[in-house]
Amino acid sequence: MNTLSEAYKAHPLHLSHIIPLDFSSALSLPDSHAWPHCQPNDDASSSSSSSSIPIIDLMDPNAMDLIGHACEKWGAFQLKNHGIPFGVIEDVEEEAKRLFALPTEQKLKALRSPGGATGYGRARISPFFPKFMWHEGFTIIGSPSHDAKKIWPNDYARFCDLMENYEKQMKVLADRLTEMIFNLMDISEEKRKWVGASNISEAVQLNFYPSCPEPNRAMGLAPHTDTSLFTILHQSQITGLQIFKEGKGWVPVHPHPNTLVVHTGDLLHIISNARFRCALHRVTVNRTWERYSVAYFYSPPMDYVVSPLVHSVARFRDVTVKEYIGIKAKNFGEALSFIST
Ligand SMILES: C=C1C[C@]23C[C@H]1CC[C@H]2[C@@]12CCC[C@@](C)(C(=O)O1)[C@H]2[C@@H]3C(=O)O
Ligand SMILES: O=C(O)CCC(=O)C(=O)O
Ligand SMILES: [Fe+2]
Repeated sequence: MNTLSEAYKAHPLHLSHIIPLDFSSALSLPDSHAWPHCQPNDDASSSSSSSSIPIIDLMDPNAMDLIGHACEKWGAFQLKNHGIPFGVIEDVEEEAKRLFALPTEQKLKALRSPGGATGYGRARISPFFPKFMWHEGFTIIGSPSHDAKKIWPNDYARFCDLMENYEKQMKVLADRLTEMIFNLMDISEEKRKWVGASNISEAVQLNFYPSCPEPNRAMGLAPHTDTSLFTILHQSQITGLQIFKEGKGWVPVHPHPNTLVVHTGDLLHIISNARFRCALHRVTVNRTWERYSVAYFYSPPMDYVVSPLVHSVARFRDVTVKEYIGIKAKNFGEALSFIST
């Protein structure tokens, strides 16, 4: 039993919010996928050359302070010299391509169940939006073998080995980032005992954004914040990810080779008593290129009590990770205001 999956059981989705469109046969944009007034490609990007999300070198002696500053200002940064071998990331991207290139009926064999959390399907946040996204996902929590076996009965081992290795390597990096961030906040030994433990909550999400006949009316992934402490993201070399910055609008996060994107999630926003922002982000699509990304979501154990650890006046009440996941699953964008004091 995996408790992160358990937390989602109480919030089943209707099948229409799980089964993706068959994009391979979509020659035009169906009304169900046409977003009014969204013009996602007409953003702050083109106009402003001034500032974009910082690129931080993990080997830089000042990395800790730079990360703190980026989390305060943007809720995100790009990370180079992160220690994850290039081949490990490349292999996972190849596996994602191999998976999403399969015929629809093959992928549907691993369709997420209504009360389930893992497998193939639309983004979990679909029910909160009036239109569907130009996106397919594959969620891994715990061992991927149960779902991978349904797709490749005789040939699932390579996929599983690569995904499990990726997750293991991401965890090492995430533990290291957590130590740095907790040092910045002067968090006590008592409150950080879980860092490095094996019972943390983690998930891997493979994302696929097919090329789109009408990219200006479509949405790859709708605006959201992540339900994690933080998220480490690999994006293929195609622009599409954007972060919302007050006063600036949607700022593109352009891909750089060998560089990972880190997003502050809701849980770090709470623990830092809103010192670190959790950035609203979204993904646009384009007419020519398919885009892939691999997100690693990292959170404390499910029974860990999340509460502002640096404060004079706490801005949020205490919740366990599990409770917060439930609140978010039910209330999405209102979740943080539900626990505001
Ligand atoms: C561990 C997680 C984190 C999840 C839910 C669950 C598994 C899949 C993740 C995503 C991945 C795609 C965006 C998102 C918003 C979604 O729809 O599914 C994410 C969500 C969250 O950050 O809340
Ligand atoms: O595809 C991307 O660049 C972002 C994906 C994302 O935001 C997510 O999986 O939560
Ligand atoms: Fe996200």
